[in-house]
Amino acid sequence: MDKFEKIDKEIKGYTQEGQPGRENEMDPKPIAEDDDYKAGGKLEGKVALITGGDSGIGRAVAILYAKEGADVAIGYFDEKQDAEDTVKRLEEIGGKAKAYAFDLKDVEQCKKLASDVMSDFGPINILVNNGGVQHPQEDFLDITPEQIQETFATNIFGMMYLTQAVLPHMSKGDSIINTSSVTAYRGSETLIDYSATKGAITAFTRSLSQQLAPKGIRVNSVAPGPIYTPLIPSTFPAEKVEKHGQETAMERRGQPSENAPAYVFLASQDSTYMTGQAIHINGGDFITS
Ligand SMILES: NC(=O)C1=CN([C@@H]2O[C@H](COP(=O)(O)OP(=O)(O)OC[C@H]3O[C@@H](n4cnc5c(N)ncnc54)[C@H](O)[C@@H]3O)[C@@H](O)[C@H]2O)C=CC1
Ligand SMILES: CC(=O)C(C)=O
Repeated sequence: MDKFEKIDKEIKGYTQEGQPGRENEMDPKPIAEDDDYKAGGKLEGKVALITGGDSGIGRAVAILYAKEGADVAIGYFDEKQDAEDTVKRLEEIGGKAKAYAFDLKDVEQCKKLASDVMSDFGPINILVNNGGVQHPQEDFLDITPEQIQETFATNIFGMMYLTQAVLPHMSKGDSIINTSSVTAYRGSETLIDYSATKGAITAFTRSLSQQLAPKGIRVNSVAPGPIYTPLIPSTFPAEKVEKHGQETAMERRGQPSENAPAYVFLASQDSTYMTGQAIHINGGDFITS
């Protein structure tokens, strides 16, 4: 049994109150870092901004970016302990790191995040739009207008606000990476508004990539399947947390560390002929579009 199969069996049903969830309160903790990964200086001299970088997938990406030589700024909502833990780990790895609390729903806060990061770090070379929320509902008719507003404002409006603030300072060779979801491609009967935002992210990625290709700025996405992060116990009931990912071909959930190398690939010189695309990390779901 490998480490990913082992932790999958160890995770029992539990929940956390309130969203965003807290990684420091998860038991067991997700695998944010894979000691078997061999870094190769792929992001030396780059500055990265990662939203939702305090925990889950974003934290794993931040750690791998630091290992590949980047200076890393993380944006987060209000999970101070997770943000501090992540910055501490990034500083141990080396390079510059700082965390910024902000609200993706607020255009002025997105602009301020971009300008604060640029004054602390210089121009941003890699923007990872990863922060997001989900509010499962069994019945579509129970989704309130307030929920629809919140899910869209956080997951896609904020992504567009922040990209508008960062883009004017980006140059040829820079990269934007958006976190989508398998739910954009196969739907989700209990995450209808969320899946719609993820579909919007896919269309946003494709469309912006076309506009920016002549400038040499690439825009791609990663579409994870079921991954063990604070989002899961903070939004799903305990029995769903326990069984998360069992329906995949691999019959297990994924770990954040299994997503992060794709974000390195999309940010680095290894993917110079790729733009407007999605990388699917979902344990074997067959995605056709
Ligand atoms: N965990 C999973 O199974 C999957 C997750 N995803 C996506 O991955 C991305 C990262 O989520 P996870 O790592 O799973 O969970 P997470 O809970 O670790 O990350 C969510 C992040 O979003 C940030 N955030 C939430 N609301 C915000 C707001 N109003 N302003 C600023 N930041 C805000 C939080 O600070 C948090 O760091 C999300 O976009 C999620 O939709 C996609 C597919 C599957
Ligand atoms: C949260 C999410 O996108 C899944 C696949 O669970």
